[in-house]
Amino acid sequence: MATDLVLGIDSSTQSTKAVLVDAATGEVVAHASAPHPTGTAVDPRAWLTAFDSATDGLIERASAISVGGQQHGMVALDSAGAPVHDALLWNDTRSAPQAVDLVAELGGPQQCAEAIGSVLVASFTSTKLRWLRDHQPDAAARTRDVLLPHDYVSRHVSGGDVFTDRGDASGTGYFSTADDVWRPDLAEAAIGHAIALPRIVGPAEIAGVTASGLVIGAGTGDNMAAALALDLEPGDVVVSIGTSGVASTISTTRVADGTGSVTGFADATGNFLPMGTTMNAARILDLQCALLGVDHDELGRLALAAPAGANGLTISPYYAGERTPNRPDATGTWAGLTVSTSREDVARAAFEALLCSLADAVDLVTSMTGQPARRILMVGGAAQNAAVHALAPAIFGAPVTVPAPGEYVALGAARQAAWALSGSSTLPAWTPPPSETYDAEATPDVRQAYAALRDRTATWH
Ligand SMILES: Nc1ncnc2c1ncn2[C@@H]1O[C@H](COP(=O)(O)OP(=O)(O)O)[C@@H](O)[C@H]1O
Ligand SMILES: O=C(CO)[C@@H](O)[C@H](O)COP(=O)(O)O
Repeated sequence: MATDLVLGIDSSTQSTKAVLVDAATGEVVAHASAPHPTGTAVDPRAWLTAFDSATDGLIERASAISVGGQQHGMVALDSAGAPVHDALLWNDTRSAPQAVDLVAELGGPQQCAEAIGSVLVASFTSTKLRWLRDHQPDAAARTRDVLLPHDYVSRHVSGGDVFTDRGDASGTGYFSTADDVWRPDLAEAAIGHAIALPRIVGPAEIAGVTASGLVIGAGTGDNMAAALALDLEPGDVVVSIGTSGVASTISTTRVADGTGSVTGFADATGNFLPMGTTMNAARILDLQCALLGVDHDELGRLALAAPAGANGLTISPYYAGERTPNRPDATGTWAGLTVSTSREDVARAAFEALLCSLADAVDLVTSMTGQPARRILMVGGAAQNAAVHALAPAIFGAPVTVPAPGEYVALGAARQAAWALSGSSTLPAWTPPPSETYDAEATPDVRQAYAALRDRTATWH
């Protein structure tokens, strides 16, 4: 008898990815993707067009679907369900002053972390709502529902029902990770009037069934979905290199880091997902490719032809502002250029900057949980680069395991859909993806040079 197929979606910063998966085994039988507009403020209806394009020919074959999506983005809708403003994404820093105001109103960073699990920075939805109130009061006044990107796509699938899950809700700034409930008072304080919030659906619950019989799972944030796909064990750290750079780990206890370095999100099961997130990751390499006029493979070849330390060239890669550390107005800095600096050095310095910033994030997360990394798994678009494989273990000072190329956010969403479809209390047992582990001699000098530039530039912004 043919088994059910389930569809997993990753509505990420740069594109929508769809994977059609055998619900019993986790085997991917088909996949597709469609690009998103660039920019940090985007008409969210473009994500629905991308969804329709990526799922065309796949959704008809699925028995269930779940949507994973970029975290935090503000989708503010009027009473007719139309956006009142472009969605402000997680990497839009215009609401940095509002983040400072909201943290102060909550009584300071530690009180903020106690209330919502994290210290607010410009990425969080509530800061964007406050920005809307302050800068677009008419649009704010017309706002009735506020959704996250994944909720907005799920609403499209369901035909109008609005629901979310605890994982993505924990990135809004108005969800209590201690009590697992919305804090509507905080949402109201942010935008200035009461708003409707999506129903929170349990991890394995069926959120809805479409007229054609398609079962819809809760969906979740992209990082929570990736964690579902990777069968993490305590002490495993996932490093994701997409538009954002993320180090995350599963914790059975709640995290409330008053320093703001680690965000204490909920995960998509019943646990927690402490995370260190950078705003500059794969695009550090994209920029270097554009500057050197090469593709990613050639950039990797050039980088591996230069020595560790790139002959003294060091980059502080905060091109789009930064969040870890919290420097929303930062720009990038190159230091150590000489008349002998080569194309190889320029390529090498980009990989080293990317990996040093991620190594900082890994250290922050492991020091917060008190659990050294048992394994470091690496996923995301840039995790497939040969130079990342060669240089990550040297810069992290630990082996790095790279699962076979795949869309792990979409796969995690598919696993959630299969879970909802199964009616079981446990996630379906899927065969873990094959993976390759890379090791190298540590290069602590590279991290020291990076840290020196990072700390030196901290006072410039
Ligand atoms: N082989 C590669 N080497 C380096 N970067 C890559 C490679 N393949 C893709 N990328 C980059 O990865 C990014 C896309 O990764 P992805 O995880 O899909 O991002 P997101 O989830 O944020 O949309 C793009 O910036 C792309 O240029
Ligand atoms: O803001 C965060 C996490 O807090 C980002 O990780 C977003 O969730 C976007 O993810 P990518 O599109 O870079 O995968």
